[in-house]
Amino acid sequence: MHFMTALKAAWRQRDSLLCVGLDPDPAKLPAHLAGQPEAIFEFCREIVDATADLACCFKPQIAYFAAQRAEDQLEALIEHIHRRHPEVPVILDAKRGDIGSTAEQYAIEAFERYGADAITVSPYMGRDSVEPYFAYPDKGVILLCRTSNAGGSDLQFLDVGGPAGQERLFERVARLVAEEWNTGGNCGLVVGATFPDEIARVRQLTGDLPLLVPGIGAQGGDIEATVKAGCSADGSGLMISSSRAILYASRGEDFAEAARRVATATRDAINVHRPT
Ligand SMILES: O=C(O)c1cc(=O)[nH]c(=O)n1[C@@H]1O[C@H](COP(=O)(O)O)[C@@H](O)[C@H]1O
Repeated sequence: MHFMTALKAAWRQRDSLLCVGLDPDPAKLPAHLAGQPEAIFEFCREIVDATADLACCFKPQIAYFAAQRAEDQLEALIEHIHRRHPEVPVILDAKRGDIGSTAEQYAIEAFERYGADAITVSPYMGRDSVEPYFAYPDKGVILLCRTSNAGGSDLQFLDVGGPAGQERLFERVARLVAEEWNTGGNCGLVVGATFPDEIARVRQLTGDLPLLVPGIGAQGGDIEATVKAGCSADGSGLMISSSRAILYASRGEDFAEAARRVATATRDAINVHRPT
């Protein structure tokens, strides 16, 4: 199934714009799991099973697995999500960006090795660096636009000129992706919840393009401002991502129930502000 079809179905069926981020930090795992051979998989599996009915997508961050030589556990986790929760698409957060021949290998890694439904990609090496991902017509390609970190402004706020004589780099990215790169209808953009004004600007520039919005929870982004700035006309259009606030709600044996409580509260706090 096309990533966008699956995402739209998940938005609707689950009545949720919440993306559950899977960033398993070994220093923060519950004590009873620490040191076990498959601890990363077991931790993430319990989180996934406890939150799947609340989430429009899952977003595992590849560095947390690769740093621990746990790529096999990432493969098993994505396989588990597809088997047990086939209606919830998986975005592999890898933020890749390289010349076309290397990007081909990254695309094979994301879509064939891991079986992800979508990947996060940096747009800054240009169209030919993104094309290998577009060769997979059913897969989503989510491009960095206005990231959640303060240093994102160093480059993303630079004035690059443009049709009106003034345009910031993230605006150019938004326009380029919406108007030129999204011919297959499989693009999305990353815009941080920490910058609601820019979410509104990106929404204005891109119609109903799906936006992946990290930065609520641990990074302090405002849910109400995010939803009001970013929802598309039909009240969806957002994958509002939270990782640490959900994953580490409890470090005890009740971590999955605690994660479910926070995920439920977050989904509900988002829904309160969606246009009806
Ligand atoms: O692409 C992302 O998901 C992402 C983009 C961005 O601008 N900022 C950002 O924090 N992220 C990711 O979101 C996750 C952090 O989420 P929290 O733990 O909820 O703050 C990490 O996996 C980051 O890599």
